[in-house]
Amino acid sequence: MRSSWADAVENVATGSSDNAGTSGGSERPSAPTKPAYVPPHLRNKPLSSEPLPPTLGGPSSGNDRSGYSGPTSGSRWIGSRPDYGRGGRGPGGWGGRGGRDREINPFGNDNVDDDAERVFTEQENTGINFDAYEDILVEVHGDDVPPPVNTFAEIDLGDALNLNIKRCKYVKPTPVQRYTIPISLGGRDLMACAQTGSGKTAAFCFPIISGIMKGDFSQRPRLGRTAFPLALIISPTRELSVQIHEEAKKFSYQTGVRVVVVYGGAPITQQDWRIVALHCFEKTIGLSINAMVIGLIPIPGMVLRELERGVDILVATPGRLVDLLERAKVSLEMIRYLALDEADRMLDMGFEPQIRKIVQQMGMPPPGKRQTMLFSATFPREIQRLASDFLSSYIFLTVGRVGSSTDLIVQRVEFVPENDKRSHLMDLLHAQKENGLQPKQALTLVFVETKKGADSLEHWLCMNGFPATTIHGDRTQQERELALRSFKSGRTPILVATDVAARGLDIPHVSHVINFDLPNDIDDYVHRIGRTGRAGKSGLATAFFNENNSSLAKPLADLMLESNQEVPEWLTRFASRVSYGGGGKSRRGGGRFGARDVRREPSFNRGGTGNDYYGGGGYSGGYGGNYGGGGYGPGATSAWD
Ligand SMILES: Nc1ncnc2c1ncn2[C@@H]1O[C@H](COP(=O)(O)OP(=O)(O)OP(=O)(O)O)[C@@H](O)[C@H]1O
Repeated sequence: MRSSWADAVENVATGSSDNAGTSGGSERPSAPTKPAYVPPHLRNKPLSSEPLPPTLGGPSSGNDRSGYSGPTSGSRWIGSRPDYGRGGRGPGGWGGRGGRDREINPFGNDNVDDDAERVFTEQENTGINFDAYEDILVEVHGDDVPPPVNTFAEIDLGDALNLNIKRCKYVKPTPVQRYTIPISLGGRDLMACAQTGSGKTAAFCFPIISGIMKGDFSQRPRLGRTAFPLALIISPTRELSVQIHEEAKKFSYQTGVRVVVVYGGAPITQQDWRIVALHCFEKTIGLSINAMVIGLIPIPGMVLRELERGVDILVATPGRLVDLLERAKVSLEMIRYLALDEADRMLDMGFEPQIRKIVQQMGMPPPGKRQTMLFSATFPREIQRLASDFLSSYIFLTVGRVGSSTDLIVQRVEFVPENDKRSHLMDLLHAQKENGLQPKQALTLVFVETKKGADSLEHWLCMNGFPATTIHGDRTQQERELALRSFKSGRTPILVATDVAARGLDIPHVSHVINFDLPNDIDDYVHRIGRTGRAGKSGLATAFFNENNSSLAKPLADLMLESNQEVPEWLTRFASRVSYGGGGKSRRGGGRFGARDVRREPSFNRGGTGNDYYGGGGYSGGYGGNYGGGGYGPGATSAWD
């Protein structure tokens, strides 16, 4: 068992599809050399002797144009819109109240234009295997659906945004982007369901940024210290909000569109510290990740000041947003775009009241007056019903899994009694170590059920020679972000996490996701394993299953079958013994894994507007041929819907 797993990890990390690897890893390796013990409270802390980075300050750091030597230095302060940089107030109020901001180049490369050109001429991309997209199944429902595009050039997103897309090395749109961007640019509401790691963030950011760049929002009020954003992006966790903010900042670089993030976990005045990571120009001069230095720069009151200076796109977690709305720091009156990332999570029992309050009771323009986009990899039907309250004449889109027969995520389920989990984990990690993979190339994410369990497992791993860190709800935001950075950098190549890290996080080089404790809900499983195998790359997911997970047996076996995975016989037996959904918390209500548009179900009633939606305006089947109405045909995997 161990040897085949180890081979799989190696294959995953090397990108090899040859599974007939060696069996050399079957022997338990010699004991690891233990590093010096570091008490938990000191782990992940930056060394006090480590230098703080020199010039990566926040907005108040002043004008250092002279330090910028790239070819676009002349326009560094100047957005693509004529009013930007001329003392006039752009949509977000750049240069409005608080003096001029310095826009940091998020691409970390001064020769951005050269680089962008090179990307276009060399057809380089970030590693997505676009051939795998050719036969992907796409289903679209709704009236007058705008046709999909094949290239970014076919869409008029605006020059500045197009340049940033090149800088990101995105050569062509992913399937979800091909469909959703024209739909959103056409002003339509959207509920989109696409596999994990398929580029949904850009799919909702591009139309928002482009719309703000091109729109005339000169009527935006200026009221004391209240911010009037034009777009609101809500996500369930702080880490995900931070990640979306980072992405949106990249996409909106030099467009004049201002993006601000607010999230909970500490008083707003303490959200204002920044982790600044010095990558020591890793790529340029080939230094290993050990050269990374992490420093903290506290910048008191920065977020509130940023809000006061004006914001076009506000990225927020729900709790913090409600707080700011109640304190009149933010008004939603001018919202033109609303995006809910991980929309099913945002509308499940935990968040629904807050989301309803934000969307329906705090002055936001109603559906039809704003454009609403809901995105997730999973969309249980009862959540779709709730969501339809927020939408107007929407288009429903599902984009199937990349590659219907090649499996990007190899899923394994192993029967491991509760008491054996730690030793089994140790075996897996030793086998992985045996393969000699560089830590940064083989990050391992271990999901556990409880916060205490996470701390205790992290401690135990560290004691046994496996540098690990942890993310869960009891850690401070600062600790969580440091842990994430430390994991991403490979300094601690094992991250033990609760479900807080299950959704949305885009961490390169996660080659293995281990469900040490399986979740109760199959959707959560889908999101968890989706932390690997992202953007067309392959990955491995191992689950420890025992009697405590009986209720998951059936949905798990079904999911694996639909994803063309090998289902162990014992799991099939378990599945047949346990009635589907019995005792489990499946929100799918016994349905198939594919998210179907609930409006197609006879029971769906939206006050008379529902049935006319299907007058033949939509596409069905996309590239993979038609499959009408009955869910997914054989071989058409839908694990990611
Ligand atoms: N057109 C593109 N070409 C190349 N890479 C892309 C493209 N669009 C997105 N990516 C990259 O794909 C990766 C995954 O994107 P993203 O995080 O948006 O996925 P997601 O669909 O939101 O996943 P999840 O469901 O887990 O939240 C990112 O690293 C992103 O930079």
